[in-house]
Order: sequence, then C-alpha cells, then structure tokens
Amino acid sequence: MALADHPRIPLTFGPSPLHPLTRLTEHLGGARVWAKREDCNSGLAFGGNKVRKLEYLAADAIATGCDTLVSIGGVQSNHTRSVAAVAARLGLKCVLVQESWVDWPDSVYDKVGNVQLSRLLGATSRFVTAGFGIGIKESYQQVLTEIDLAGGKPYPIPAGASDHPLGGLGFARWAAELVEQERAADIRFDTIVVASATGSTQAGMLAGFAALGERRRVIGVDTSAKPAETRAAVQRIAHRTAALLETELTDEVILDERYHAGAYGVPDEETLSAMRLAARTEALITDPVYEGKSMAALIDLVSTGEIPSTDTVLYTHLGGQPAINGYSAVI
Ligand SMILES: Cc1ncc(COP(=O)(O)O)c(CNC2(C(=O)O)CC2)c1O
Repeated sequence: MALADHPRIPLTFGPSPLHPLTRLTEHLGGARVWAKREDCNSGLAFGGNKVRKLEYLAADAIATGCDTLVSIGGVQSNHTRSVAAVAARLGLKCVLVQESWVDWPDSVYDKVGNVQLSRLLGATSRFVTAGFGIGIKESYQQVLTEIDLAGGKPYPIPAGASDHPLGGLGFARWAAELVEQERAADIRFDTIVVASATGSTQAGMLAGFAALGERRRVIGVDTSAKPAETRAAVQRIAHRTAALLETELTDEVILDERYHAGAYGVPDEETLSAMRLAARTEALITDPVYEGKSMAALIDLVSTGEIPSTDTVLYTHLGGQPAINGYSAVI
C-alpha cells in the first residue's frame, strides 16, 4: 500500500523546518551542515520525532475504538510524554509505565522534565524498577490486562512506538518530505545523521527512501549503549516497513557505536562539549540522552573528515530538550 494510503491524523504543523547551520559549519571548517527540526514540528507538548510516528498509531487507535493509550519508557522518556500529549489532544486516556532506565544522581531527576509534563498532560504514570531494554516488558503487559479487565479498550504502544507494525511510517513520510524540500531548496544531502535507540526513526527513513528509489547514506548514532539490540531493531523495522510500502530496502543499516558514552541516558564530556558547541554557535539546544550524542557524532565525523568536506550533511534534530532539567549537575 502506498504511504499516502495509510490513515494518518495530522499532528504536526506541516513540513518540519530545514535550515543551514552556518556558524557551526564555519567553526568545524568542513562539510556544509544543515538541520531538519523535529523539535519544532508540532504544537503538542514540544513536539519531537514521536509525534510523527504517533500520527499513524493514533489513527489506528481511533479506528479500532480504543479509549486509552498505553506506553512505556524511562522516567525521562520523550516518547511517553508525546503519547500523553497525543492522548490529551485526541481526548483519550493515557497510562504510562516509567521504568528506571537511568541511574542518574540528581535529586529532581524523577520530578521534572518529561515526567512532569506527562503529569500536567493528565497521564497516569506507573513507576517500575526495571532497566533499559527495547523488548516487551511484564509491567506493560500488566497495565494492558488491568485496563481490559476494568472494561477499558487499551491501545498498546511499545517503547518509542518502534516495534509496532506501523512504527516506521512516520519517518518514511519524513523521507518523502525531505526529498520535496531538497528539490525546493535545490540541494541534496549526501549524508544524514540521526540518533537511534528503539530504531523506528532510522528504519522509517531507510524504508521511505527505498520507496522513493532514493539512495542515501543514513548514519544512525547509537544512544542505547546496546548497539546489537538497536541494530537488530533498525533492520527488522526497516524491512517490515519496506514490505508495508511494497518495496525493498536498498541502503545498508549504518549504526555508529562510538558516541553512546557507555551507558544509556548518561552523557560524557564529548556529549556535553557537543551540546555546548551547538548551543553557542547556533542556539541549537540538544539533550544529554539522545541529540547531544548525535551532535557529538556529527562534530567528530565532520572535524575528522570521515564526512568529506565536499559533502552536504543533514543533522536530524529529533527533540528531547525537556530532559535537560534532570541534568542540572552537569549542564
Ligand atoms: C529525542 C530523541 N531522539 C532520538 C530518539 C531515538 O529514536 P528511536 O527510538 O526511534 O530510535 C529518541 C527515542 N526516545 C525513546 C523515549 O522513550 O523517549 C524511545 C526511546 C528520542 O526521544
């Protein structure tokens, strides 16, 4: 089925902004760097990459008569905050399982940022002691069963909306949008840099480009610190999404494991330095969990020439800023 034939509830403002990072480009002295801004893509609770994915899952939830969106993430999950935002916007209930994915010694870590926003948005958060993992968790299954038994109609959304049949469509549509923006701007990106964790952002891009017959180098930057799991997820979801779009993958899955700082949700000095440089050259705010790590990759790859100086490279900003409030000890 063609992408346009898949039901979607518009939750974004339209095409996300695409703009050159001229001061960062000048500072790095190499490839020309642009950004595409999912952090500015929607009016729903600071937007982000998950809102794009949820446009398709929300359509399915409404079509199947569900009354409660159920999802899972870490305490500072951007994904669960986005699910809470979409539920509020569509008049649905929302129950979130917040797991202890990050061992971070900040006294307000579990009170501010995303989990605070989810509370403001009216979601019910269940706090569970369980580590990061992109598989299906017992706590999540338990919530689904409870809602069923209470007569509700839950709509299950796995971590990052990734391991869901429709999880890759949001960024397949992103790929089509980018190609249109390139034509309008008379530009073509040789390389795309994107943070990867549960995998459907990068996977959707790969399937979307394949459906368009476009060959692109998409460099996924692992942020899970479990790269084998993330790589397998990107592969699985990319192939599944390509099949949904009646096409076959053409580009390889590239996942760079050098910038995850050794643990999910924990920044290292390279992460923090990248965040400062992006902020002080472009007022571009990245987070210590995801975008700070993909920014560290971009800076390193351009500075070392791994991304050639003749390239035009696109930095994909996927959101994540609210989590910064839980990291005041280092930012
Ligand atoms: C700001 C930001 N940038 C990149 C990513 C990685 O996207 P994928 O999970 O689709 O690979 C996340 C994910 N976040 C998860 C969450 O629970 O917030 C799904 C892990 C993200 O929030």
